[in-house]
Order: sequence, then structure tokens, then C-alpha cells
Amino acid sequence: MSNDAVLYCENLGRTYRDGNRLVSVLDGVQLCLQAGEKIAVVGASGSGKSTLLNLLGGLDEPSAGRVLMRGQDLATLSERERCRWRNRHLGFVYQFHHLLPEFDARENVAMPLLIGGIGRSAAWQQAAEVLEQVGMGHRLKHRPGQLSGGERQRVAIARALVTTPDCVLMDEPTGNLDPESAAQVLALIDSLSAGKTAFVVVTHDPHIARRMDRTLELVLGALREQAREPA
Ligand SMILES: Nc1ncnc2c1ncn2[C@@H]1O[C@H](COP(=O)(O)OP(=O)(O)OP(=O)(O)O)[C@@H](O)[C@H]1O
Repeated sequence: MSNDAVLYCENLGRTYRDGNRLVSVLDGVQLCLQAGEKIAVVGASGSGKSTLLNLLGGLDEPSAGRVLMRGQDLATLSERERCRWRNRHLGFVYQFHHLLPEFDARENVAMPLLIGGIGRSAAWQQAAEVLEQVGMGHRLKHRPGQLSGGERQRVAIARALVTTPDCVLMDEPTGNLDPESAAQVLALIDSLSAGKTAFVVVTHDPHIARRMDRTLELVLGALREQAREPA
């Protein structure tokens, strides 16, 4: 294996039990992601993209194989250690944003920094800067219930990026966004990847996929590299 990989999957498998039948969703997934690399993961509905993201982020445990993040097997950590590891090294953008409803946009984005031990005024300032970069600088004090779907999505993206993690996992990050907001998010992804953050972006959108370095398709439970058409 490549020891300096940010993310490395070895023969990853995930089966679910359906009554007394075992259903295999992932089987023999191999992946090696270097610092600053951006990949798109595509595949038909039900092909296992969300299942894969959950395994990559240590939110679910594989039935076979392992996931190493910076050489660390997340499955061998205690729940507490895993949470600390996620806070320090990983960013997530889910389809459902999981923002905390009683906190405003700036407080939601500052949360991972506060959990990581950064003081409140520095955390608020960094949160405001990233919110500005996703075009949300004018909504710092709005709570999630006072924001549109696309605005909530941008807050969730800002929250995932504010700690400049080693790796960011994104599920349809620009799904609800107008073209201008999507372009801002893509520019932010580019600038963070230049600073060595790696990205795994699940998307159905071929334009987003083309902005990544590689596109991998989930077919029959495994990842296959997609050939790029000439631009
Ligand atoms: N907890 C579970 N128990 C049983 N089966 C599950 C479970 N979670 C997912 N599956 C099954 O695993 C398969 C892959 O689901 P997954 O959500 O990973 O697909 P996906 O590629 O993300 O789909 P979509 O593009 O529609 O979001 C589906 O057939 C789903 O029914």
C-alpha cells in the first residue's frame, strides 16, 4: 500500500441482512487517494455510493476489508477516539445537512472548531470567513429554519471545510444550488485541494464530475475508473 495516502481502501465489502438472506452492496472496493486529490464517485441509484461514504468516514463498519485514513484503521478506534479523529481530519457534507436548528449559521460552522479546542472569537471569525467564501456572509445570524435549502447546503459545506481537514466526503454537494453558488463551492474545493485537502464527491452531475481529477464508477459493488472524454 501507499503509506502516504490520505485514504486507502483494501478489498472493502459491505453486506446487509435482508431477512435470512445476505445482500452484498460493496465487494472488493479498492481506492487510494493522495493529499490534494479530488475524485468523483458516480453510479446508478442503489449502487452503494452512500454506503461507501459512510464506510470511508468511519460512520459504518465494513463487513470485509478495511479503510485506512493516514494509515489509521478507523474500525480499531474506540467511539470516542473515532469522533476525535473525525473532528480533526475529516469533513462531511451529507444530502441532509444535519445543521443544529437552535444555532445560527456562524455558530453551526464554528462548532467543529470549538469542539477541536479553538477559542470562541477565533472560531467565529474563521466561520464568518468561510461563510463569506460560499456567498453566505450576509446570513451569519440566521438559524437553519430561516434559510433556504441552498443556503442551508452552503452552511453545511462551510462547516465541513472550516477545519481545513485532510479529507472531505461530499454527497451531492451542489444539488440544491444555483449556478453561481455552485461555482463558488467548486472554487473553494479547488483552493482547498491546492492546499492538500483531498475530496471524495458523490455526484450525479457530469459537470461536477469533470471538475474532479478522476471519476470512479460503482459497478457491481466495486469501483471502476471511468475513461475521460477529451475536453
Ligand atoms: N441499512 C440497510 N439495510 C439493508 N439494505 C441497505 C441498508 N442501507 C442501504 N441498503 C441497500 O444498499 C443498497 C445501496 O444503497 P446506497 O444508499 O448506498 O445507494 P446509493 O448509490 O447511495 O443510492 P442513491 O443514488 O439512490 O442515493 C441499496 O439497495 C439499499 O437498499
